[in-house]
Parts: sequence; C-alpha cells; structure tokens
Amino acid sequence: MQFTETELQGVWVIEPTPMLDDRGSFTRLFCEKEMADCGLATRFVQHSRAHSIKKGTLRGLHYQEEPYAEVKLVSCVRGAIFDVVVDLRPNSSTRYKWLGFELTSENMKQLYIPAGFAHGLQTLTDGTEVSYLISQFYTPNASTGVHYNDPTLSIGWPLMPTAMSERDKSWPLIRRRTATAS
Ligand SMILES: Cc1cn([C@H]2C[C@H](O)[C@@H](COP(=O)(O)OP(=O)(O)O[C@H]3O[C@@H](C)C(=O)[C@@H](O)[C@H]3O)O2)c(=O)[nH]c1=O
Repeated sequence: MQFTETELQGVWVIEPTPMLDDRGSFTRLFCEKEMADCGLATRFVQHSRAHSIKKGTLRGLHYQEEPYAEVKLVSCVRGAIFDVVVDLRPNSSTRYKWLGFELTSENMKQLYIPAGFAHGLQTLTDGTEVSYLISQFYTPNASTGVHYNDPTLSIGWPLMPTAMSERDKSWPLIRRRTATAS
C-alpha cells in the first residue's frame, strides 16, 4: 500500500499494490501496522455501504460534531465517484479549503479523512457503491452538514446534481452558521 498525505494536513490517499498472477490478483486494503506507522487511526467501529442509482447523485457535505467527530476511510467498490473533503478545523491554515479525488473500483484508491473535515461525493457512473469505515458510532443528533454549493467553498462538482436528499439541499451556508454561532 502506498500512503500519500495531501496538501490538506491529515488527509491521505491510500493506493493499493495489487499482486498479480495467472488467476487474477490479491490486494491488501487495510493494514493496522502500516496505518499506525503513518500516524493514522486504526480503530473503526462501523463499516457502511451506500448504493446510488444515478450518475450525478450528490451526497454531503457531512460531519459529526464533537465529541462524535469521525475519521472515515472511503472507497468506491463499484463504479466511480468524485470524493470531496472540506477542512473545517477552526485553527487550520487551510480552513475552508477543499480537495476532490476520483475514487473508482478500478483504481481502488481510499481516502482517509480525519476528524474536523466535512465529506461529500458525487457519483460519476450509474449504480455506484461506496464503502465507509467509520471511527465513531452514528449519532443522528451530532450529524450535521454544510451546503454543497456554499460560495465560501466554491467546490467544482463535475456534474449537475441529479439526485440529492432534502436534508442535503437545505444545509445552511457557512456564513449564516458562523453568524448564528457568534
Ligand atoms: C450515515 C448513516 C445513516 N444512517 C441512516 C439514516 C437515514 O435513515 C439513512 C440515510 O442517511 P443519510 O441520508 O445521512 O445518508 P448519506 O447521505 O449517504 O450519508 C453519508 O454521506 C456521506 C457524504 C458521508 O460522509 C457518510 O458518512 C454519510 O454521512 O441511513 C444510519 O443508520 N447510519 C449511518 O451511519
């Protein structure tokens, strides 16, 4: 496995190293030791999977408030997605910066997202399946979000959204959220 930290400190791309032979391949997707050697979390308490029917489906941008903030290890096991992380850490020099990565069943890349980030994705194919390893239990009362089209972020989504939850359409803008908090 190849671990590469991105320009957002704490966000890593993990690329597999398939071992090929006449039968096909064998690919390690998780290694506690290799993760720990990079200083990454290794304890995940839930493994979830999301199926999206249509290309262009948009989910996010989600996170859980402290003390339920999650680390996520995301991969696309069928089809392809544009996977987005947004730095929301109050004291970060890259606060409100975002990055997008193409994760596909072919490239088997995984995105490691630390606590303090919002996460979202858009499907690039029909019939997409996304896998999440998550470090915290799902806590609906702590579960919140940021609007996918927030002008503070200006995320370059690749497609017009074709399907979204009502909840995701109605997340507040960062500016409104900050004003309410202060
Ligand atoms: C996220 C989640 C949802 N649910 C339930 C709540 C609801 O009835 C149904 C669908 O939930 P949502 O609409 O929140 O699903 P979705 O919009 O796919 O939420 C996911 O979005 C991406 C971007 C993430 O980063 C994930 O962590 C997760 O938040 O599943 C759980 O039971 N456990 C979970 O961990």
